Amino acid sequence: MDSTTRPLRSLLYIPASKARALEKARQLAADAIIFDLEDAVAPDEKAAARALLGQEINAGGYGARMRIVRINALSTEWGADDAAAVLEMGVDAVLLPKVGGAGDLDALAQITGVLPIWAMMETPRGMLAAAEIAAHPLCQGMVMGTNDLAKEMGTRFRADRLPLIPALGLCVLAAKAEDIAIIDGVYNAFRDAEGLARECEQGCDMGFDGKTLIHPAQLDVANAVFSPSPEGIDLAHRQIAAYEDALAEGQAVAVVDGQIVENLHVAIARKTLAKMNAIDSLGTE
Ligand SMILES: CC(C)(COP(=O)(O)OP(=O)(O)OC[C@H]1O[C@@H](n2cnc3c(N)ncnc32)[C@H](O)[C@@H]1OP(=O)(O)O)[C@@H](O)C(=O)NCCC(=O)NCCSC(=O)C[C@H](O)C(=O)O
Ligand SMILES: [Mg+2]
Repeated sequence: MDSTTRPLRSLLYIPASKARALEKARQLAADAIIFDLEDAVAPDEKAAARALLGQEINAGGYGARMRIVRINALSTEWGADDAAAVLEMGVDAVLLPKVGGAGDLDALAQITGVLPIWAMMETPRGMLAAAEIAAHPLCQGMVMGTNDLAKEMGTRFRADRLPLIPALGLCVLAAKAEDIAIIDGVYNAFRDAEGLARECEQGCDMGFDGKTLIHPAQLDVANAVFSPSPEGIDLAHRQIAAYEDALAEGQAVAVVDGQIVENLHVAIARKTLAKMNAIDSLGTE
């Protein structure tokens, strides 16, 4: 999964039990939807939510948005039935919560076959197994579960997420080593746009492809922060042009804005432009 071909700036969780939200999502500017059967659905509602979700996905209308279903863990009474149902829904991927190792993905694949799997990274054991989880042949992406992780680690809340930084960085490394998607956790205070923007900037700086969200009001912020900026696009064009001029003169190094530009910088610049094209083409599908 590559952000130059499929933007993953905003992944909106939708409780599968909420008919109004499932309907509304067909019009929202989310790059992906995570239809949630796990924590957002009360135990007594699980079976009804699973049935409703099947009907809604079957009805279609979600356009180019990637469709991912988060099931309950296979250790719960609902997990196996969720997995079997997802296989019939024709979605893009299944998201497995509380993954502790590659064996959990093997167990899911016994039910879901070759359907791509995304892994919730939200337990200490999962952190220590991040490399083997990312390397699983069916693993297409990882999603940070920062609420569960903070709970399991016994961290105190800090706006700068200092206690979680090693785990966030570890998962970014594991995902990048396998060239799979890596998505940051949710920002709980869904009416605090400034706080969300700060956390999106931090995630973007760290290498995350996008952020998971819990409310439509968070979409614009995440989409803006995880899109290339106009300045970044302008710089990319100028770096490519300067480097091509340098090559024509037999040089392998150009200078733009007082900084060197080598082939790796040009590769980054081309990636920035490709990502922008992919975002632009979302609107035309
Ligand atoms: C947080 C909410 C409970 C707030 O709901 P509500 O009070 O109804 O919000 P609003 O009245 O402001 O809603 C306005 C309209 O937007 C629609 N809506 C709300 N949320 C969503 C959504 N997620 N997707 C689509 N549409 C949504 C409402 O229906 C209103 O529509 P309209 O009637 O037309 O005005 C609620 O936002 C919510 O339930 N959010 C999702 C919570 C969730 O999914 N939680 C689980 C995922 S996070 C997680 O599990 C963490 C992770 O595992 C970890 O460990 O960190
Ligand atoms: Mg969780």
